Order: sequence, then structure tokens, then C-alpha cells
Amino acid sequence: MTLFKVLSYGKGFKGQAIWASVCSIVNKLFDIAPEILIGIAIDVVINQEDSFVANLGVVDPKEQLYLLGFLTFLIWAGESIFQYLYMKNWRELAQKIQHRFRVDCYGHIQQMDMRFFEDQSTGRLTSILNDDVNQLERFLNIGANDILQVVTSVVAVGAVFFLISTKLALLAFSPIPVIILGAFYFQRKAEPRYAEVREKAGQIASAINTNIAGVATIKSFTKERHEKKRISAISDEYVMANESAIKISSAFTPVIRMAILTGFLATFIVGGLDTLNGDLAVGAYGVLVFLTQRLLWPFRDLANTMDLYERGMASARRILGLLDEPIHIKDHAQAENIDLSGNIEMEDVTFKYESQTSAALKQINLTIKAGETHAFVGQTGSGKSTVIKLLMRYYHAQQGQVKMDGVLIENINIVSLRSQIGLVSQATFLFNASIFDNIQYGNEQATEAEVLKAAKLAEAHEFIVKLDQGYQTTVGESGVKLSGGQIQRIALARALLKNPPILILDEATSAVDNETEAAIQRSLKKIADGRTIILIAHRLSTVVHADQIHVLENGEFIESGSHETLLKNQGRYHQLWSIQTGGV
Ligand SMILES: Nc1ncnc2c1ncn2[C@@H]1O[C@H](COP(=O)(O)OP(=O)(O)OP(=O)(O)O)[C@@H](O)[C@H]1O
Repeated sequence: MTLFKVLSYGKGFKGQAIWASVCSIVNKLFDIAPEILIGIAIDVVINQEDSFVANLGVVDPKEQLYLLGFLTFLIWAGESIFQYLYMKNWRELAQKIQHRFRVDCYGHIQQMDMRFFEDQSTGRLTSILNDDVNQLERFLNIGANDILQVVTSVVAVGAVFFLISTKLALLAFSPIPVIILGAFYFQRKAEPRYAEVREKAGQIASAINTNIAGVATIKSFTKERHEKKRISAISDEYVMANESAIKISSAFTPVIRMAILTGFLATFIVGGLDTLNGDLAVGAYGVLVFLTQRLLWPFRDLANTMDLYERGMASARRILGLLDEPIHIKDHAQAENIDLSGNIEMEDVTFKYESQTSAALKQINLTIKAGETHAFVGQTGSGKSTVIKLLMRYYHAQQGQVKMDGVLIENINIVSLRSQIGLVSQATFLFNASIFDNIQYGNEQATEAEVLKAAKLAEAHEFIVKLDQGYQTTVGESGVKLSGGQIQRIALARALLKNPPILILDEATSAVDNETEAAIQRSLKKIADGRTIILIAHRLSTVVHADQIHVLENGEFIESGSHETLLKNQGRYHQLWSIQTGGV
């Protein structure tokens, strides 16, 4: 059950949960005590020297009243103190649990396989980490306390009722089964509606996220009105989902109120008649009438609690669903840390993306010796980047083997593998931080001199120092304050700083001008010694110096060799080269 799973997240905070529960219960006991004191006070003014208090030893009615006044003061003070304590403790617990959920969820998302992210919208994930966790926090803040306090009042008030009059106790309790049945009915009706509300909230977040990220495209196509309408339509769906939940939750309180009224009237009239007949003392009658309210009114708040509970559980199910998503690519027990020297082998590797009907790579065989530079060229969609994704172990090949230094890639610890590959991918991502920090991300131990050296090798230093704040310039999310070529050079510097034995550049210099690219090539030559380099480029001038160039077509290597050999072969590479150099 969702609630138990949520509560099991509170393991480790058991002591505080018990203390918070005690505070909730004591507060409730203090809360119902004044009603009993009112009854006793009525008894004092009516029976004076024969009152209940007089029997305890305080005979003077005035003194009895002073005593009751003093007790009332203590009770109110106690109630206030315990209210402070339960609120503080439940809220602190809610904070701890929501924090744990958020951080665990985030950690889990980060570990998910790349294929998981292909079907997910960032908006949905952010809405789970933000909105759903907050929703759950709201329930945890007050929900547990509300439930405990309702139970406490039923037990404590019930005890007083049964002590005074069993008949009236049964009458006062009669609406409770109706209320509980109503609550279950409400819960069953509300559950799917709140699930729908959470789903719609996720869709809104997703649409807004995408649109803000793509605002330049929206503007360039002057689609602002269209997009506003689209967001408005999704927002309308959210409103409609909420309206349907509101209808059912709003009906709950009035229905409960009528049930409460029945119990109250029964005590009021039957108890009154008993008092008139002399079967019930006036003070006791007063206590019962006031206590019926104390017994039944909390059930009215149950509607809000149930509402909060349903919303909270709908959110919890989304959070737990995310946490239950299996991680397919992970280290197995025998995975080792290996110091790679840069030998790479692929044997008969065939790989198909789940969503595709045909394989992206077919029977690929590749041998790269440590220190060599290899390049992959070929038409768009031919499978070049997919080779890299397999080397990074983002995906798992359905057939064949990938080895590094003779060790199966699955037997290498993922952190060890990825930390020894410097990848500059097509989709470069910079963090919303300073340029310095973005480069240093490649190696957090790197000194300032090392960061500058990497930037110089990547031909980035010159443009960085010309910026207003130099290395301290903050780049916007995805580096929007920089040009495409500048972003690529920062990403390259970041990868170089990692000083990896394997460096993979997937269209890493596609956006820089020819002159800068030539300078980067010269830098790369300097650092290529003892390092395996894999290049992917459409611009063939980038790859002419590679030891081996592999031409891919439809997921197959159709030609391999050095630039000169491939030109001599007069095959596909020759054709591509001729097109690019204007020979055709
Ligand atoms: N995440 C994915 N899910 C499903 N199919 C994919 C995915 N990524 C790539 N593909 C498909 O796999 C094939 C190979 O894609 P890949 O990105 O490896 O090509 P590429 O040669 O690197 O192309 P480009 O030069 O355009 O970068 C393409 O048909 C592509 O549609």
C-alpha cells in the first residue's frame, strides 16, 4: 500500500515520529478537557457544596470555581505547548522525508539508462521531483496528526460517554460508521481523479519546459499566439481534472455535517429528556452535549484530510513509480576498476534501438590500438554516434562484444570506464555557471593553470579573455550567451582537462571556422601522443590525419583505411571527398 511505502521511507526517524505522535495525542486530550471542566463548573454552580469537586475536598463553591479556573489555565497552556511540539515535529519529519524522496529520486533518475530518457519529458520528471514531492510534503505536514487526533478524540470522548451513559454513547457514535463509509466512498471516487490531476500537472510542466527551451524557434516562426493557445488548452485540461476532483471533495463536508447533526440532535434531545426525568445530572448533560461536538466535528475535517491524503498518495504513487523504474545498465558484482590504455575492440556487434524496426549497427568489427586516431564518417543516420554510445556503455549491444584493453566492457566498473573517456558530443551541454567552472567540471582537482592550459589547447582562451568577465563570465543554461563554436571549444577544453586515455570528438568542431579548426587540429596532434582518439566528422578535412577512417552506411562499415588508401580505392570515401573538395 502506498501509505506504508511512504512511511517506510521515514525509517531512521522513528524516534521523532513516536514523539510527534505522543504530542498530537496529548494535545488532543488537553483540547477536549475544557468541555469536561464546563460540565463540572455547571455542576459547581448548581450543586455548590454537594458538587463533584466538593466531594474531592474543596467545599467552598468560590474556591471550587478558582480551582476550575486554574485548571483551565493549565490545560490551555498545556494544549498550546503540545500544539507547538507536534506541529514542529511533524513538519520537521515532513521535511526530512520529502528531502529523502527528492534526493533519492534524483539519484535514481541520474542512474537510469539513456533509453529511459528517450521516452521521458524533462517536464514530467521535474514535476515529479518538485510538485509531487511538495504535495506529499503537504500531506505529511498535517495529515498524520489529523488522523491521530481524530482517533484520540473518538477513544477519549467515547470513554467519557460510556462512563456517563451507555445509551447516549451509542446514540452519539451512531453517525460514525456512516461517516467512515462515506470517507471510503469518497476515497474510491477521488483516487482516479487526483491521479488525473497529477498527470495533467506533469503535462503542463513538460509543455512549459519545452516551450521555454525552444523560445527562439517559437519566435522565429512567430508562433507565440499558437503556443499560448496550446498551453492554455493543456491548462484547461488541468482545470477540468481538478474541477472533477473538487466536485466530489466539496460534497463530502456537507454530507458529513448532516451525519454529525443526527448524532448531535440525538444526544441533545434524548440526553435533555433524561435530564428532565432526573436520570442524568445537569453537569453530565452539559459535558455530553459539548463533547458530542468534540467527538463529531473532527470528522468534518476528515474531508480535508482525505483530500490531502488522496492528493498526497497520487503524488506518492508517481514518485514511487519512478523509484521502481529498473536500471538495466549497472555494475555487476565482478565489475572491476581498470586503468585503460586505450585499446578498443568491437566484435560482430549488432545493436537495435528498442523503438526502431531495423538495427542501427550491423555486425560491426573494429580494432583500435592504444594511441591510434580513428575516424567515423558517413551519411547522417548511418550509425556513427551509436558506435560511441556503445563504447560509453549508454546502451548494451544485443549481439557481439565490446572490449577495452581485452576486457569485456560489462566487466569494467562504469565509473572507471566513463571517467577514462573524454567525450565531446554533438549535443554539448554547459551548466549555468562561470566558464571557469564549466571547464573545471572535467577535473575538479585541476589547478587554475591547468584549466587555462586546456582552454588554450582548445583554442578557447583567446575569446574567453576578451569577454567582460573573462573566465568568470557566467554562461546561461545551455550556454545561450555564447556562439555555437565558442560552446564547442569550452566543451573540448573540459574534455581535455579530464586528460583521458580515450578522447572522443563527435562533431566537436563542426561549428568552428576553418582557421580555428586547423589550430585545434594542431593542438590535438600535440596531445594525441599515447592517447586514443576517435573523431566523427562530416567535414572530411577534419579526419584526413586519422590512422584509420571507417566509412559507415546503414549501420555497416563499408570501407576502412587511411585517407590515402581510401582515395586510391575510389570507393564511397573518394566520392564524398570529391564532393567536399569540389572535384565532382
Ligand atoms: N535514441 C534513439 N532511439 C531510436 N533510434 C535512434 C536513436 N538515436 C539514433 N537512432 C537511429 O539510429 C540510427 C543511427 O543514428 P546515429 O545517431 O548513430 O547516426 P549518425 O551517423 O551519428 O548521424 P549524424 O551524422 O546525423 O549524427 C538512425 O537511424 C537514427 O534514427
